[in-house]
Amino acid sequence: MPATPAAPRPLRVALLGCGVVGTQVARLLTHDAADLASRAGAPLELVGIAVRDVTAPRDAVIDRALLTDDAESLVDDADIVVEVMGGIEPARALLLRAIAAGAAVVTANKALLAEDGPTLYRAADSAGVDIYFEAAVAGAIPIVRPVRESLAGDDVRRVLGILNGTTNYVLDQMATTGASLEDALAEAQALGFAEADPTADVEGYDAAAKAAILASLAFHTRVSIADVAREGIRSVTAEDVAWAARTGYVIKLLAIADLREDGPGRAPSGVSVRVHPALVPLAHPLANVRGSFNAVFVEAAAAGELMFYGRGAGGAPTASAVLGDVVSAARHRVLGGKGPQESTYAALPILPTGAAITRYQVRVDVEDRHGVLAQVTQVLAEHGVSIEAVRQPTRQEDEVDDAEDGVAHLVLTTHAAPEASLAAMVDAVAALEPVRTVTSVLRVEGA
Ligand SMILES: NC(=O)c1ccc[n+]([C@@H]2O[C@H](COP(=O)([O-])OP(=O)(O)OC[C@H]3O[C@@H](n4cnc5c(N)ncnc54)[C@H](O)[C@@H]3O)[C@@H](O)[C@H]2O)c1
Ligand SMILES: N[C@@H](CCO)C(=O)O
Ligand code: NA
Repeated sequence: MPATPAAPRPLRVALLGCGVVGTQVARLLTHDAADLASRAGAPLELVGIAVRDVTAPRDAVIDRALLTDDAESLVDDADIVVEVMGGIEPARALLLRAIAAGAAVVTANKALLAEDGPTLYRAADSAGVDIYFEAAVAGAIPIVRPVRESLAGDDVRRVLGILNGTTNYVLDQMATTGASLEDALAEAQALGFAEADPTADVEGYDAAAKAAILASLAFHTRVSIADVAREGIRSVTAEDVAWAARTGYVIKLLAIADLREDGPGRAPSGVSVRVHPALVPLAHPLANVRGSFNAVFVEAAAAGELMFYGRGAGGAPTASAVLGDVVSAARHRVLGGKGPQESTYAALPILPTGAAITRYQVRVDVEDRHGVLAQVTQVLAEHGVSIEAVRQPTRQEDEVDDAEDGVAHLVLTTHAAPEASLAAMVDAVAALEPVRTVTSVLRVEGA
């Protein structure tokens, strides 16, 4: 009779951090233990949870006997280390320590990866262990794995996404309920979407970190957060939101990463990566991404357009992505094999902000007299910018906007041009004698 194979030894999982995400990771690891063991090929045993304060109140799902404030000892004796503490240090030092000790690591920490991912990738490579980070970009949405693995045989040309749940929630609330930015942000914080310091969300740092990670994977080029041109949503006003709706758009904080291709059949000359508020046409699928949801559009040479949609923030959705990575790393421990390594062979230059191709919608207050529009359009022509539409508000819209007598509003929407030409054009329009104020400049994307 053949011998019964020995039961695989349990894999020791250490959890670093027990906040919004960590609590849900602990819950899923323990709640679904039998199913996870079958999928991973070995039981996954949560052996400890590193926290700052072991006496602090915790959700009832947390087994307090697992809490420790000695993260280093925990890391030294684990097969898989899950980092959901956030921040640069001590997260980086603990992950490097785990890797050096031979553990596979799973992290949701986009800020760390976008600042210093290559240090971790190199360390994992030399130690021959897995580093996984699906939760770091767009929470529950599988996007890291599809870009890194499913599209490894294709050429990604462009990634366009809503990558921050907090700002999408805030902009959606401003557009649909008329809430102020501050009130909507407080709600997003209460719902667990926001970063520990919500400035990272509002000022676009969080989306920029995710954009850097995605661009690195998509274009086989190292892109760090410092390479990303970034603007947050702080300057978006209720009037901008209202005008977007009147002109057939909705304002979204977009992350855009694309290749500059200087002609058919020519090698790409660089990569442009940026995060900023943008007007998205109401008919575009990204316009319908509501609340804290995220979505990522990917354009690839052979695949064409792909869209990924789901919950980009929140404890349980993010924990789902973490658990998927834990199971992948566990399978490698049981069966052998290793996850993908960093791929940077293309090493494309990062293009300056001014080289990005975009469109502008500009709102200007001008003297209400004959010939002003001709002067404005002349300036656009001088900067090589062509106009797609000029709109002058109706009397009713002017009343809503409380227009002064003798002042006319103009809303100019341009065709695509390099950012540098568009910015120079706006400065020249602002300098015209009959122009009182440039009230708003927003980029138009996805049209
Ligand atoms: N909340 C989300 O929706 C979400 C989604 C995707 C990724 N993330 C990322 O996941 C990570 C965790 O996010 P979160 O929302 O759970 O944050 P959180 O602030 O709720 O939790 C982090 C926890 O780690 C603990 N911690 C911090 N430093 C520590 C240390 N030195 N030792 C022990 N514990 C420490 C904190 O006390 C806190 O309880 C971050 O990197 C974040 O960017 C969060
Ligand atoms: N603060 C982030 C969490 C998910 O990474 C967001 O709002 O999208
Ligand atoms: Na993800």
